[in-house]
Amino acid sequence: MPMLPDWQTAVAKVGSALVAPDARGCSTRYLLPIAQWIREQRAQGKTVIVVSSGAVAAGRAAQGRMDTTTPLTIPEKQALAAIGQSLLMQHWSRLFDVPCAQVLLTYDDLRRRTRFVNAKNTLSALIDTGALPIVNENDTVATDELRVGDNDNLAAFVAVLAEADLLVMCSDVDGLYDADPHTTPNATRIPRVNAIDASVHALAGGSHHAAATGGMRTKIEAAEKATDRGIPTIIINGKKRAYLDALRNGQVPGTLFTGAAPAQQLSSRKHWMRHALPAIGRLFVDEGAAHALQEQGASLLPSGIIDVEGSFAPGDAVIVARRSEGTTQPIAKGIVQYSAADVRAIQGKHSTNIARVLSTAPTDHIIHRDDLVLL
Ligand SMILES: Nc1ncnc2c1ncn2[C@@H]1O[C@H](COP(=O)(O)OP(=O)(O)O)[C@@H](O)[C@H]1O
Ligand SMILES: N[C@@H](CCC(=O)OP(=O)(O)O)C(=O)O
Repeated sequence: MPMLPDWQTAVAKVGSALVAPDARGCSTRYLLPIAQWIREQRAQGKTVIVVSSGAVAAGRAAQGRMDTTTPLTIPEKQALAAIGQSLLMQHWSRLFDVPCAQVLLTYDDLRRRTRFVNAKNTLSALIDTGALPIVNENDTVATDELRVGDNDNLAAFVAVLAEADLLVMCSDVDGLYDADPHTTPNATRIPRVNAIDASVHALAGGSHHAAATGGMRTKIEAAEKATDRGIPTIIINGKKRAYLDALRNGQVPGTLFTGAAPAQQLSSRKHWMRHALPAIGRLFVDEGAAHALQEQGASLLPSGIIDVEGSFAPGDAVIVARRSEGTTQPIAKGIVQYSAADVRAIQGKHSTNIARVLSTAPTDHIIHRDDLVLL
């Protein structure tokens, strides 16, 4: 069994499968032992932030909307989340003697740098008061453009916000398997993952649970976000007390995703650029430009651009994709200095021609290397 890395601040994500195991509203069945573990960690001077799902499940139970086979419309889901969120908070509050503080976030709070920093400061001030932060997505206002969409990814963002050194995802499964154990009974658990690549993403499937959102797929995305910042991530079965006992003994009973080594970790800004900032266009580049970005850490110049997709303004983020012999491959994400129309006018041209074509040339590059993160 892998050893649990030393930690001081952990984000513990608790999925709907544990909060509402029978899709019938909040239950203490699995939360009591988890709360006990959190109390012990706090007593040892550690900080724990909870990211809890279950608002929709709690709202369903309160409204008698138990038929999980009929899909809810988005406004119905938002209304049930509004009803269920207060029940969810009451439920958690009963398990602790310290105040439980409700923190509701949307994607907008994460993608806008100023709001991100504001959320970070609030969380830090909250922790200083000794309260237990219980975070959920603000489902009531979250339309598609505003939502993270699942609490696994939200938990990873919160771990980055809080500068945590551990992300614990408590689910109803023993960890990452080489196939979904609910459909492949002889699947094998993978105790440790040192690098999350396409082959790891390919193992993960969706959820079989009516109240859950992402299944294993979003857990791997979350682990990638957290480990990119050097935050080790574990998936454990929160239904099994023995798993919490193993954690107490410094062991990881599920799957440990090791945090990237310091040299591979993304800076806070580059992490935000890669994982939170939405890309609203694409720049297609030739082999030479792709090589310069990937191997030489160069800025992107107009001469290497062969095509432009989308409508963006200076300051927006775009994906840079290599195009060669009919195939395209995303290689980087970056913040552009010129609008889409201007890039179209100067693509393929030497930087010295920018001023002649556009009558102005604020920079000789389209994306500066400091504003570029490799994918
Ligand atoms: N490769 C895999 N390994 C483990 N579980 C998987 C895998 N692929 C899909 N799953 C499913 O993911 C589920 C856990 O995710 P989910 O139901 O969303 O729970 P939670 O509410 O804890 O987020 C498991 O119960 C399992 O059915
Ligand atoms: N925000 C939603 C939960 C979304 C979610 O990701 O659920 P889960 O897959 O159980 O972690 C709610 O509180 O119902």
